[in-house]
Amino acid sequence: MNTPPTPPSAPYPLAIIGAGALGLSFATRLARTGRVAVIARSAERAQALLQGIEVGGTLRHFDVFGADQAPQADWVIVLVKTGDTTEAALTAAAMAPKGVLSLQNGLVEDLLRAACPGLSVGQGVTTEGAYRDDSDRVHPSGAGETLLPAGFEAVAELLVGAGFTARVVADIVPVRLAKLLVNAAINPLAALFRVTNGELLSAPHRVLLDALIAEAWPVLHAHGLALDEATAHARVHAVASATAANRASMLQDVLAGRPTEIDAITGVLFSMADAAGMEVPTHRAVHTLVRTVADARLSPAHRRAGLRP
Ligand SMILES: NC(=O)C1=CN([C@@H]2O[C@H](COP(=O)(O)OP(=O)(O)OC[C@H]3O[C@@H](n4cnc5c(N)ncnc54)[C@H](OP(=O)(O)O)[C@@H]3O)[C@@H](O)[C@H]2O)C=CC1
Ligand SMILES: CC(C)(CO)C(=O)C(=O)O
Repeated sequence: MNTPPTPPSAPYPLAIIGAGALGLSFATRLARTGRVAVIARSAERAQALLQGIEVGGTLRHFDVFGADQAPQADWVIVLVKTGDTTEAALTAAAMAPKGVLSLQNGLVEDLLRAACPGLSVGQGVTTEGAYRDDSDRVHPSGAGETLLPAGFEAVAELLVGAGFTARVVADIVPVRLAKLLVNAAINPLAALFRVTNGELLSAPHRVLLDALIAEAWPVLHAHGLALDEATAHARVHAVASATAANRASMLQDVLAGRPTEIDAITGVLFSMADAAGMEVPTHRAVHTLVRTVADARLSPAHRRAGLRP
């Protein structure tokens, strides 16, 4: 049995909270150029990961810790599913970092801020991809681009040093809203119809895809989305086309009986619509449907944990 790493006296330059698909893909690449701590949900999970886990077809070993034993780190990247954000952010705050960066989907910055008072927090966007299979193997599924908010230049430097395409953008808000639009349009429909992203571009799904984009656009535009309506449609179609063979993450979550990220995506859109005095009835219907479908498939473990889909 491998023994847990002894927390070093000097903080780790970087830690990743979330030993899942994206967290371990990032950690694998980052570990080639520097020390990275990986924080798993529990000591038991950390112990299991110390035996090694296959990432991209190769058995990898990480400096992995349970959340209760998390070491100090200069910078922390949060890569848990959105329903676990607050717990992960509390762990991050205890690591005494210079800053906490989320690269999750949905909008979670308010949750991070609430859990990390006085710390520099921010949410960026990544189009890196990865998935976990039924045997707990991680498959990186395509390199993308990672955009970070101002204040996280040091993290961008570490990412670039490890071979990522990454940069800080002056205004991250429109970038996050464009990603939210994509996820609010594609993910719930893929989960409901159980189709690949590409299939959403054809009948009978296309009409609903376009209805979700048309409803979300004025809300997101009122909050700072920089795309005009035609470009917003084109953006979502382009992502569906570029990821045509993919099963969207919400579909994967439903099929695996895991909680979905519907509240951090469509649920956040509701708050934004309310604030702007706008209606999003199709999104409300889709939200109810995803909740119902996901609830019915929730695994016993997640049901016991009291997590909501
Ligand atoms: N995968 C992808 O291609 C992309 C994912 N994203 C976003 O990145 C985020 C992570 O996604 P992904 O990696 O796919 O998700 P996964 O479900 O594969 O991984 C999340 C990991 O976080 C762990 N976790 C949960 N709570 C905690 C906690 N409190 N402390 C430490 N670890 C915890 C989970 O543990 P356990 O297994 O025990 O639940 C799991 O291993 C999501 O918001 C997703 O939308 C964004 C772009 C692309
Ligand atoms: C871009 C897209 C839709 C790719 O599948 C995604 O972000 C997801 O599945 O969560």
